[in-house]
Amino acid sequence: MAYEKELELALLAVQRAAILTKSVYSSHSKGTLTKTDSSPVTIGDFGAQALIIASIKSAFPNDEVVGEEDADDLRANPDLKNLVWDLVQQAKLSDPAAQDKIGGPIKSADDMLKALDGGASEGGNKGRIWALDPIDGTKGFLRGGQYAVCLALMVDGVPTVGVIGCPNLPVDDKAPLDSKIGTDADDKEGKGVLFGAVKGQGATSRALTDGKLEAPKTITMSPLPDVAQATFCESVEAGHSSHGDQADIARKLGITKASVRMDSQAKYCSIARGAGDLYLRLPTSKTYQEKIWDHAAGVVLVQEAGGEVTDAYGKQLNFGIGRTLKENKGIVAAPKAVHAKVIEVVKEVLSAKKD
Ligand SMILES: Nc1ncnc2c1ncn2[C@@H]1O[C@H](COP(=O)(O)OS(=O)(=O)O)[C@@H](OP(=O)(O)O)[C@H]1O
Ligand SMILES: [Mg+2]
Ligand SMILES: [Mg+2]
Ligand SMILES: [Mg+2]
Repeated sequence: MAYEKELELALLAVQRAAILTKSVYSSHSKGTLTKTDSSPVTIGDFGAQALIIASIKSAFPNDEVVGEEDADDLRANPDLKNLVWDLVQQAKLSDPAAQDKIGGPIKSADDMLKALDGGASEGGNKGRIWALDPIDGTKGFLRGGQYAVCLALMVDGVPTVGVIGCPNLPVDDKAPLDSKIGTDADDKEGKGVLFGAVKGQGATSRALTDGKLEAPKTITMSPLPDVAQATFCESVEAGHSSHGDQADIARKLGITKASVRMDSQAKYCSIARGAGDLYLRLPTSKTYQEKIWDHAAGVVLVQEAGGEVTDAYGKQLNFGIGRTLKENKGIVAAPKAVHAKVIEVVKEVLSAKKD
Protein backbone atom coordinates (compact mmCIF):
# COMPACT_ATOMS: atom_id res chain seq x y z
CA MET A 1 0.00 0.00 0.00
CA ALA A 2 1.19 3.51 -0.76
CA TYR A 3 2.47 5.49 2.25
CA GLU A 4 2.54 2.40 4.47
CA LYS A 5 5.93 3.31 5.92
CA GLU A 6 4.94 6.95 6.43
CA LEU A 7 1.73 5.94 8.23
CA GLU A 8 3.52 3.50 10.54
CA LEU A 9 6.24 6.05 11.32
CA ALA A 10 3.66 8.74 12.06
CA LEU A 11 1.56 6.44 14.28
CA LEU A 12 4.58 5.33 16.31
CA ALA A 13 6.07 8.83 16.52
CA VAL A 14 2.78 10.28 17.77
CA GLN A 15 2.41 7.39 20.21
CA ARG A 16 5.86 8.09 21.67
CA ALA A 17 5.23 11.83 21.89
CA ALA A 18 1.95 11.12 23.70
CA ILE A 19 3.88 9.28 26.44
CA LEU A 20 5.63 12.59 27.07
CA THR A 21 2.53 14.79 26.85
CA LYS A 22 0.65 12.45 29.22
CA SER A 23 3.42 12.69 31.78
CA VAL A 24 3.24 16.49 31.63
CA TYR A 25 -0.59 16.44 31.67
CA SER A 26 -0.61 14.59 34.96
CA SER A 27 2.15 16.68 36.55
CA HIS A 28 1.30 19.89 38.32
CA SER A 29 4.11 21.90 36.78
CA LYS A 30 3.83 22.30 33.03
CA GLY A 31 6.50 24.96 32.48
CA THR A 32 4.01 27.23 30.74
CA LEU A 33 5.25 30.25 28.78
CA THR A 34 3.27 32.82 26.84
CA LYS A 35 4.23 33.27 23.20
CA THR A 36 4.33 36.58 21.35
CA ASP A 37 0.79 35.96 20.03
CA SER A 38 -0.35 35.57 23.70
CA SER A 39 -1.00 31.84 23.29
CA PRO A 40 0.44 29.34 25.80
CA VAL A 41 3.20 26.82 25.19
CA THR A 42 4.43 24.19 27.67
CA ILE A 43 7.35 21.84 28.15
CA GLY A 44 4.99 19.21 26.69
CA ASP A 45 4.72 21.08 23.38
CA PHE A 46 8.52 21.47 23.10
CA GLY A 47 9.31 17.87 24.03
CA ALA A 48 6.68 16.35 21.75
CA GLN A 49 7.81 18.42 18.77
CA ALA A 50 11.47 17.44 19.28
CA LEU A 51 10.61 13.73 19.53
CA ILE A 52 8.39 13.72 16.45
CA ILE A 53 10.77 15.67 14.22
CA ALA A 54 13.65 13.39 15.28
CA SER A 55 11.49 10.41 14.26
CA ILE A 56 10.62 11.93 10.87
CA LYS A 57 14.24 12.86 10.13
CA SER A 58 15.48 9.36 11.05
CA ALA A 59 13.23 7.74 8.46
CA PHE A 60 12.90 10.49 5.83
CA PRO A 61 15.89 12.82 6.16
CA ASN A 62 14.99 14.88 3.09
CA ASP A 63 11.43 15.67 4.12
CA GLU A 64 10.58 19.14 5.40
CA VAL A 65 8.50 19.90 8.49
CA VAL A 66 6.18 22.81 9.26
CA GLY A 67 6.03 22.61 13.06
CA GLU A 68 4.30 25.00 15.42
CA GLU A 69 7.14 25.43 17.91
CA ASP A 70 10.88 26.21 17.84
CA ALA A 71 13.79 26.05 20.29
CA ASP A 72 14.27 29.81 20.93
CA ASP A 73 12.74 29.75 24.43
CA LEU A 74 14.79 26.70 25.45
CA ARG A 75 18.04 28.17 24.12
CA ALA A 76 17.33 31.29 26.20
CA ASN A 77 16.48 29.36 29.35
CA PRO A 78 18.82 26.47 30.27
CA ASP A 79 16.64 25.36 33.23
CA LEU A 80 13.67 24.96 30.94
CA LYS A 81 15.86 23.17 28.39
CA ASN A 82 17.00 20.71 31.07
CA LEU A 83 13.42 20.05 32.13
CA VAL A 84 12.44 19.23 28.54
CA TRP A 85 15.58 17.13 28.02
CA ASP A 86 14.68 15.01 31.08
CA LEU A 87 11.21 14.41 29.70
CA VAL A 88 12.51 13.58 26.22
CA GLN A 89 14.93 10.99 27.62
CA GLN A 90 12.16 9.32 29.61
CA ALA A 91 9.71 9.04 26.71
CA LYS A 92 10.42 5.75 24.98
CA LEU A 93 8.21 3.08 23.46
CA SER A 94 8.21 -0.09 25.55
CA ASP A 95 8.63 -2.27 22.45
CA PRO A 96 12.29 -2.08 21.30
CA ALA A 97 11.44 -2.83 17.65
CA ALA A 98 8.90 -0.02 17.60
CA GLN A 99 11.36 2.35 19.30
CA ASP A 100 13.98 1.43 16.63
CA LYS A 101 11.56 2.12 13.79
CA ILE A 102 11.35 5.75 14.89
CA GLY A 103 15.10 6.16 15.17
CA GLY A 104 15.68 5.27 18.83
CA PRO A 105 16.34 7.90 21.47
CA ILE A 106 17.54 11.44 20.77
CA LYS A 107 21.24 11.33 21.64
CA SER A 108 21.91 14.69 23.29
CA ALA A 109 20.27 17.91 24.46
CA ASP A 110 21.83 19.67 21.47
CA ASP A 111 20.29 17.15 19.10
CA MET A 112 16.97 17.77 20.84
CA LEU A 113 17.23 21.52 20.17
CA LYS A 114 18.21 20.85 16.56
CA ALA A 115 15.19 18.58 16.11
CA LEU A 116 12.90 21.16 17.71
CA ASP A 117 14.19 23.78 15.27
CA GLY A 118 13.57 21.41 12.37
CA GLY A 119 9.99 22.60 11.99
CA ALA A 120 10.82 25.90 10.30
CA SER A 121 9.81 24.98 6.74
CA GLU A 122 7.86 27.69 4.96
CA GLY A 123 5.58 25.04 3.45
CA GLY A 124 4.48 25.12 -0.19
CA ASN A 125 3.01 22.97 -2.92
CA LYS A 126 6.10 21.02 -3.97
CA GLY A 127 7.30 17.72 -2.55
CA ARG A 128 6.90 16.15 0.86
CA ILE A 129 6.21 18.42 3.83
CA TRP A 130 4.96 17.31 7.23
CA ALA A 131 2.64 19.56 9.27
CA LEU A 132 3.11 19.06 13.00
CA ASP A 133 1.16 20.32 15.99
CA PRO A 134 2.87 18.71 18.99
CA ILE A 135 0.04 19.71 21.32
CA ASP A 136 -3.08 21.02 19.67
CA GLY A 137 -5.46 22.58 22.15
CA THR A 138 -2.76 23.68 24.58
CA LYS A 139 -5.40 25.65 26.46
CA GLY A 140 -7.41 22.43 26.86
CA PHE A 141 -4.24 20.60 27.90
CA LEU A 142 -3.74 23.16 30.68
CA ARG A 143 -7.42 23.29 31.65
CA GLY A 144 -7.89 19.52 31.86
CA GLY A 145 -9.83 19.22 28.60
CA GLN A 146 -9.18 17.58 25.27
CA TYR A 147 -5.90 17.96 23.43
CA ALA A 148 -4.29 16.16 20.50
CA VAL A 149 -0.88 15.33 19.06
CA CYS A 150 -1.28 15.92 15.32
CA LEU A 151 0.92 14.99 12.38
CA ALA A 152 0.16 15.05 8.65
CA LEU A 153 2.22 14.42 5.54
CA MET A 154 1.41 16.76 2.69
CA VAL A 155 2.46 15.75 -0.80
CA ASP A 156 2.62 18.62 -3.31
CA GLY A 157 0.48 20.65 -0.90
CA VAL A 158 -2.21 17.99 -0.44
CA PRO A 159 -2.72 16.43 3.01
CA THR A 160 -2.15 12.74 2.30
CA VAL A 161 -1.38 10.97 5.58
CA GLY A 162 -2.99 12.11 8.84
CA VAL A 163 -2.34 10.83 12.37
CA ILE A 164 -3.83 12.19 15.58
CA GLY A 165 -3.33 10.96 19.14
CA CYS A 166 -6.05 11.96 21.61
CA PRO A 167 -4.96 10.83 25.10
CA ASN A 168 -8.21 12.00 26.74
CA LEU A 169 -10.83 10.65 24.33
CA PRO A 170 -12.60 7.40 25.25
CA VAL A 171 -11.41 4.41 23.23
CA ASP A 172 -14.99 3.27 22.83
CA ASP A 173 -16.36 5.18 19.87
CA LYS A 174 -19.92 4.42 20.94
CA ALA A 175 -19.40 6.49 24.05
CA PRO A 176 -21.90 9.33 23.84
CA LEU A 177 -20.39 12.62 22.78
CA ASP A 178 -21.45 14.77 25.66
CA SER A 179 -20.10 17.97 27.07
CA LYS A 180 -18.24 16.04 29.77
CA ILE A 181 -15.99 14.47 27.13
CA GLY A 182 -15.13 17.94 25.93
CA THR A 183 -14.32 19.81 29.05
CA ASP A 184 -13.92 17.41 31.94
CA ALA A 185 -11.44 15.03 30.43
CA ASP A 186 -9.01 12.60 31.99
CA ASP A 187 -6.52 10.13 30.61
CA LYS A 188 -7.21 7.32 33.03
CA GLU A 189 -8.48 3.80 32.31
CA GLY A 190 -10.24 3.40 28.94
CA LYS A 191 -8.91 6.66 27.54
CA GLY A 192 -6.51 7.38 24.71
CA VAL A 193 -7.13 6.90 20.99
CA LEU A 194 -4.80 6.92 18.00
CA PHE A 195 -6.40 7.86 14.69
CA GLY A 196 -4.84 7.34 11.25
CA ALA A 197 -5.78 7.89 7.63
CA VAL A 198 -4.18 7.78 4.20
CA LYS A 199 -5.78 9.50 1.22
CA GLY A 200 -7.79 6.94 -0.73
CA GLN A 201 -7.35 4.21 1.91
CA GLY A 202 -9.91 5.04 4.62
CA ALA A 203 -9.59 6.04 8.25
CA THR A 204 -8.90 3.98 11.38
CA SER A 205 -8.73 4.22 15.13
CA ARG A 206 -7.08 2.08 17.78
CA ALA A 207 -6.22 2.38 21.45
CA LEU A 208 -3.19 4.52 22.15
CA THR A 209 -0.49 2.38 23.82
CA ASP A 210 3.04 2.99 25.06
CA GLY A 211 4.58 0.31 22.84
CA LYS A 212 3.47 -1.70 19.81
CA LEU A 213 0.58 -0.50 17.67
CA GLU A 214 -2.77 -2.12 18.38
CA ALA A 215 -4.79 -3.56 15.47
CA PRO A 216 -6.67 -0.80 13.63
CA LYS A 217 -10.43 -0.55 13.28
CA THR A 218 -12.09 1.20 10.34
CA ILE A 219 -14.05 4.31 11.29
CA THR A 220 -16.70 6.19 9.32
CA MET A 221 -18.90 9.20 9.91
CA SER A 222 -22.50 8.56 10.97
CA PRO A 223 -25.11 8.55 8.24
CA LEU A 224 -27.07 11.77 8.74
CA PRO A 225 -30.29 11.57 6.71
CA ASP A 226 -31.65 14.70 8.41
CA VAL A 227 -29.25 17.52 9.24
CA ALA A 228 -31.67 18.75 11.95
CA GLN A 229 -30.64 15.66 13.96
CA ALA A 230 -26.96 16.64 13.91
CA THR A 231 -24.70 17.10 16.89
CA PHE A 232 -22.15 19.76 16.14
CA CYS A 233 -18.72 20.34 17.66
CA GLU A 234 -17.11 23.70 18.22
CA SER A 235 -14.13 25.23 20.03
CA VAL A 236 -14.18 25.82 23.74
CA GLU A 237 -12.50 29.22 23.50
CA ALA A 238 -14.91 31.88 22.25
CA GLY A 239 -11.90 33.72 20.81
CA HIS A 240 -11.08 30.86 18.44
CA SER A 241 -14.45 30.49 16.71
CA SER A 242 -17.68 32.42 16.79
CA HIS A 243 -20.10 30.66 19.13
CA GLY A 244 -22.81 33.19 18.22
CA ASP A 245 -22.61 32.57 14.46
CA GLN A 246 -22.42 28.83 15.06
CA ALA A 247 -25.58 28.95 17.19
CA ASP A 248 -27.38 30.92 14.44
CA ILE A 249 -26.33 28.37 11.82
CA ALA A 250 -27.47 25.47 13.98
CA ARG A 251 -30.83 27.14 14.59
CA LYS A 252 -31.36 27.74 10.85
CA LEU A 253 -30.52 24.09 10.16
CA GLY A 254 -33.18 23.04 12.68
CA ILE A 255 -30.59 21.61 15.06
CA THR A 256 -31.89 21.42 18.62
CA LYS A 257 -29.15 19.39 20.32
CA ALA A 258 -26.65 21.41 22.34
CA SER A 259 -23.23 21.80 20.76
CA VAL A 260 -20.30 19.83 22.13
CA ARG A 261 -17.42 22.12 22.93
CA MET A 262 -13.99 20.57 22.89
CA ASP A 263 -10.48 21.80 22.30
CA SER A 264 -8.20 20.63 19.52
CA GLN A 265 -8.51 18.38 16.49
CA ALA A 266 -10.35 15.93 18.76
CA LYS A 267 -13.33 17.62 17.04
CA TYR A 268 -12.30 16.22 13.63
CA CYS A 269 -11.59 12.84 15.25
CA SER A 270 -14.96 12.71 16.97
CA ILE A 271 -17.02 13.42 13.87
CA ALA A 272 -14.83 11.06 11.80
CA ARG A 273 -15.86 8.18 14.07
CA GLY A 274 -19.53 9.17 14.17
CA ALA A 275 -19.46 10.68 17.65
CA GLY A 276 -20.93 13.99 16.50
CA ASP A 277 -21.63 15.03 12.94
CA LEU A 278 -20.50 18.56 12.13
CA TYR A 279 -17.52 20.75 13.02
CA LEU A 280 -18.20 24.46 12.67
CA ARG A 281 -15.35 26.97 13.07
CA LEU A 282 -16.54 30.42 12.08
CA PRO A 283 -13.96 33.20 12.14
CA THR A 284 -13.90 35.63 15.03
CA SER A 285 -11.59 38.09 13.34
CA LYS A 286 -10.96 39.35 9.82
CA THR A 287 -7.22 39.01 10.18
CA TYR A 288 -6.58 35.63 11.87
CA GLN A 289 -5.11 33.04 9.50
CA GLU A 290 -5.71 29.40 10.43
CA LYS A 291 -2.45 27.44 10.76
CA ILE A 292 -1.96 24.40 8.55
CA TRP A 293 -0.91 22.24 11.54
CA ASP A 294 -4.29 22.91 13.19
CA HIS A 295 -6.14 21.21 10.33
CA ALA A 296 -4.05 19.05 7.96
CA ALA A 297 -4.29 15.75 9.86
CA GLY A 298 -7.95 16.24 10.82
CA VAL A 299 -8.90 16.99 7.22
CA VAL A 300 -7.44 13.69 5.92
CA LEU A 301 -9.23 11.83 8.70
CA VAL A 302 -12.66 13.36 8.00
CA GLN A 303 -12.31 13.05 4.21
CA GLU A 304 -11.38 9.38 4.53
CA ALA A 305 -14.28 8.74 6.92
CA GLY A 306 -16.78 10.02 4.34
CA GLY A 307 -16.81 13.72 5.03
CA GLU A 308 -16.06 16.95 3.26
CA VAL A 309 -14.05 19.84 4.70
CA THR A 310 -13.95 23.34 3.23
CA ASP A 311 -13.73 26.85 4.54
CA ALA A 312 -16.85 28.71 5.70
CA TYR A 313 -17.61 29.82 2.12
CA GLY A 314 -17.38 26.30 0.69
CA LYS A 315 -13.92 27.00 -0.77
CA GLN A 316 -11.35 24.18 -0.89
CA LEU A 317 -8.64 24.55 1.77
CA ASN A 318 -5.28 25.42 0.24
CA PHE A 319 -2.51 23.82 2.30
CA GLY A 320 0.16 24.55 -0.33
CA ILE A 321 0.75 28.28 0.13
CA GLY A 322 2.77 28.48 3.32
CA ARG A 323 2.38 27.95 7.05
CA THR A 324 -1.18 29.27 7.12
CA LEU A 325 -4.44 28.82 5.23
CA LYS A 326 -4.34 32.46 4.20
CA GLU A 327 -6.73 32.02 1.26
CA ASN A 328 -9.43 30.55 3.52
CA LYS A 329 -11.71 31.81 6.28
CA GLY A 330 -13.16 29.45 8.88
CA ILE A 331 -13.77 25.71 8.60
CA VAL A 332 -16.87 23.59 7.95
CA ALA A 333 -16.58 19.80 8.19
CA ALA A 334 -19.65 17.65 7.53
CA PRO A 335 -20.74 14.35 6.00
CA LYS A 336 -20.54 14.66 2.17
CA ALA A 337 -24.32 14.38 1.74
CA VAL A 338 -25.13 17.43 3.87
CA HIS A 339 -22.05 19.61 3.40
CA ALA A 340 -23.58 21.78 0.62
CA LYS A 341 -26.70 22.41 2.70
CA VAL A 342 -24.60 23.46 5.70
CA ILE A 343 -22.51 25.83 3.56
CA GLU A 344 -25.69 27.43 2.14
CA VAL A 345 -26.80 28.29 5.68
CA VAL A 346 -23.32 29.40 6.78
CA LYS A 347 -23.23 31.83 3.84
CA GLU A 348 -26.66 33.21 4.78
CA VAL A 349 -25.53 33.85 8.34
CA LEU A 350 -22.24 35.42 7.23
CA SER A 351 -23.82 37.66 4.61
CA ALA A 352 -26.46 38.89 7.07
CA LYS A 353 -23.54 40.13 9.20
CA LYS A 354 -21.80 42.10 6.43
CA ASP A 355 -21.35 45.77 7.23
N1 LIG B 1 -7.77 33.82 17.27
C1 LIG B 1 -7.75 32.55 16.92
N2 LIG B 1 -8.67 32.08 16.06
C2 LIG B 1 -8.69 30.80 15.70
N3 LIG B 1 -7.81 29.89 16.14
C3 LIG B 1 -6.86 30.31 17.00
C4 LIG B 1 -6.80 31.62 17.44
N4 LIG B 1 -5.76 31.75 18.29
C5 LIG B 1 -5.20 30.52 18.37
N5 LIG B 1 -5.86 29.66 17.59
C6 LIG B 1 -5.56 28.26 17.32
O1 LIG B 1 -6.57 27.44 17.85
C7 LIG B 1 -5.97 26.21 18.15
C8 LIG B 1 -6.84 25.45 19.09
O2 LIG B 1 -8.07 25.38 18.46
P1 LIG B 1 -9.27 24.81 19.21
O3 LIG B 1 -10.37 24.58 18.27
O4 LIG B 1 -8.80 23.67 20.02
O5 LIG B 1 -9.64 26.01 20.12
S1 LIG B 1 -10.14 25.94 21.54
O6 LIG B 1 -8.94 25.98 22.37
O7 LIG B 1 -11.01 24.84 21.75
O8 LIG B 1 -10.87 27.15 21.59
C9 LIG B 1 -4.66 26.60 18.75
O9 LIG B 1 -3.78 25.53 18.56
P2 LIG B 1 -2.65 25.24 19.68
O10 LIG B 1 -1.84 26.51 19.78
O11 LIG B 1 -1.90 24.13 19.00
O12 LIG B 1 -3.34 24.85 20.90
C10 LIG B 1 -4.28 27.82 17.95
O13 LIG B 1 -3.39 27.54 16.90
MG1 LIG C 1 -0.15 26.87 20.21
MG1 LIG D 1 -3.06 23.76 17.32
MG1 LIG E 1 -0.06 23.39 19.39
